[in-house]
Amino acid sequence: MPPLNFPLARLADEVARLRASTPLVHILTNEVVQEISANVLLAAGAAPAMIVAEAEVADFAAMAGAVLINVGTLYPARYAAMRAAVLAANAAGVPWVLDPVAVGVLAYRREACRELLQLRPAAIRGNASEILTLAGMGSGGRGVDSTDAAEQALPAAMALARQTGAVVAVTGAVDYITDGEQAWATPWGDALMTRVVGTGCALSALVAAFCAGAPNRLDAVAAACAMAGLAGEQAMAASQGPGSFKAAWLDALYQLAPTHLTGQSA
Ligand SMILES: Nc1ncnc2c1ncn2[C@@H]1O[C@H](COP(=O)(O)OP(=O)(O)OP(=O)(O)O)[C@@H](O)[C@H]1O
Ligand SMILES: Cc1ncsc1CCO
Ligand SMILES: [Mg+2]
Repeated sequence: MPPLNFPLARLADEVARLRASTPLVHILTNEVVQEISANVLLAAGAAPAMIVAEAEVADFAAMAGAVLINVGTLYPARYAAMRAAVLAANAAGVPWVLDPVAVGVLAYRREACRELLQLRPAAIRGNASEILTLAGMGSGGRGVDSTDAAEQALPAAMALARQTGAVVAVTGAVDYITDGEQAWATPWGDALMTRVVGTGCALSALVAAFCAGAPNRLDAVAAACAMAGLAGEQAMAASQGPGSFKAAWLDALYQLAPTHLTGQSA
């Protein structure tokens, strides 16, 4: 049986939880998407902070609600800081999320991601080529983009979840979210999202935000994917192209209300 769509009533509960807790999210991400990642979290109802110095990351990771590690523009000093942040997060019981940008394309980040996987991420969010690579079932992608469809990567996502204990989200036209046993689908979104840099990276930041204090991590990660996709559809209707889409996406994330969701059908 194909995965069921994530119920909007559960999304409403998760959005209400996020807005009530406004989690502090420690973001170590690539240089390209810093601004959109911070704005997506602020619009959705979380509190982002980009603390990157190796001397500071351990202290900050321990006081955050969740940590995001995104290897999009990885280099040795950044990687050292990421490892320190992850070790501190684990010691403090803070969940951390991996975004394995372009892991199928370059050996340096592939080795880094292999090491990071040993440090037990709470969640992994990637496009299909990235998830296939991490699961050892392919090595593809073109730069930061996927050359595979998310449907094809669902078995890989399930295997990766079982191997690592992480909840895995593989995104594309439909997103799939799995803990290795169960899976949700979030079919919302628009292809225009692939023409704005950082929609996936910002979604990973949102995954981290929902993972903070989550009573159910599978639902938390699915809620992030559903929220990004639903807001993306609403933004598409209100925009003329990538530039106005970005502003409309932030507006739609901000306006997405639990009460609207429960009135909608899945
Ligand atoms: N064809 C599509 N139709 C609808 N939504 C899409 C489509 N492709 C991607 N999306 C949505 O776009 C967002 C980003 O997913 P994508 O898989 O493109 O991430 P990514 O490749 O890691 O992006 P980036 O690295 O540029 O940040 C998700 O919300 C996803 O659901
Ligand atoms: C374009 C780009 N290059 C490295 S990271 C990144 C952001 C999208 O993943
Ligand atoms: Mg990506």
